[in-house]
Amino acid sequence: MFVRDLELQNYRNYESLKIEFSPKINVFLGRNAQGKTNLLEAMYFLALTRSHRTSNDKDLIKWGSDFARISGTVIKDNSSRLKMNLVISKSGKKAKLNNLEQRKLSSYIGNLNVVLFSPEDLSIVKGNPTIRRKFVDMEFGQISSQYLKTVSQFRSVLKQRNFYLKKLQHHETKDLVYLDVLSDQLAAYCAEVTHTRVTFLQRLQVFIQKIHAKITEGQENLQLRYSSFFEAEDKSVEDIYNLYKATYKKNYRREIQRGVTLYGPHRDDIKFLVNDKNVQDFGSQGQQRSVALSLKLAEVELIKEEVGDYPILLLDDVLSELDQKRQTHLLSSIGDNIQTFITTTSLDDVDRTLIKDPNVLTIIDGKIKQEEI
Ligand SMILES: Nc1ncnc2c1ncn2[C@@H]1O[C@H](COP(=O)(O)OP(=O)(O)OP(=O)(O)O)[C@@H](O)[C@H]1O
Repeated sequence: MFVRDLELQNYRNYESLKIEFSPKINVFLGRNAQGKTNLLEAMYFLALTRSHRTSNDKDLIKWGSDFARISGTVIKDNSSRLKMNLVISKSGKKAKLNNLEQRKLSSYIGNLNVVLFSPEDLSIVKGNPTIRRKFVDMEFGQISSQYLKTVSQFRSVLKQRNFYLKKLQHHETKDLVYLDVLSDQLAAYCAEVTHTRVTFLQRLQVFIQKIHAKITEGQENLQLRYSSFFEAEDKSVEDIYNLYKATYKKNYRREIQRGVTLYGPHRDDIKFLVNDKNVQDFGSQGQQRSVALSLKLAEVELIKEEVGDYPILLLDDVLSELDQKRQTHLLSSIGDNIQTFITTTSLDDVDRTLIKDPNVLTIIDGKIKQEEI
């Protein structure tokens, strides 16, 4: 798949923009703070209805404007054409596919698949578990709308249960039967979410192991592990459901005392083991960087396997961050059939032998100039 064109209105520092892209490599070149990342962010947002930089959609609206609009044409299987359109306003966001409004974002997300590489990727490996859970939900969500729906239902029941636990904690109610109802519902969603995460991780594992061995020239064996308060990896949905039901039953007093749900996928984590050691605790910065790179490259392959087409790649300022070996690995992994967008302040950062015939767009203060180079 590739994005043929993009149109922006009042998006960040772009008042009005219409641009066509190459189905291969596109480079956004420009000095700092000109709007290169804003353009990548717009494509990320067009695909996933959220930004990789802010959780506040209103930040994306050009200062002084009431709304922002992003639209783009996505070409799939080299012929079918899909118009994607998003409007962000102070009251929320509206998504359209071929001019048809989508009531649920879960029916919109997944039509354009993206994988973003950015210097912040390291935090997926190094940072706290919330970042890893977010990563997993986002990435698995873009290849399974069912998973996206389940996660959203899970969050809604979790919120209700936490609210009710607080009421019990503050003696505003004594009704434990309703807590049972909520616990049962939550256990069902916990089981679905956990089982899907484990299944996708196992599929990701097949790719990541090979990619990581290649990046590290056979020196490192990388394993992904789903980490929960129980061993989830070989359990069925039903097993997990029963386990959660029993756990909620056993621990309800403690949960009331704390006023919060203490067990569930919202507390789980993913571990990256390099040669059997957790890279978060024992890995060098270089090893952690390689794991982050392997993870992203594995994600590209998982999307290809699941949806039958490569996602588009967004490389935000990463080439200057990667050493020569990792840069070479990344760029040589980009085949001719993967549309790629690269932001950079200088083409000197980029190994030109690995980038064939790039479409270079110079960005100056929210405006674009196409260059012949
Ligand atoms: N809501 C907004 N309205 C108008 N301008 C905005 C808004 N949000 C950000 N900007 C402007 O966008 C510019 C930053 O753009 P961007 O982050 O894309 O820079 P960049 O070209 O990627 O730079 P760098 O190379 O430093 O990463 C800044 O000038 C900032 O003031």
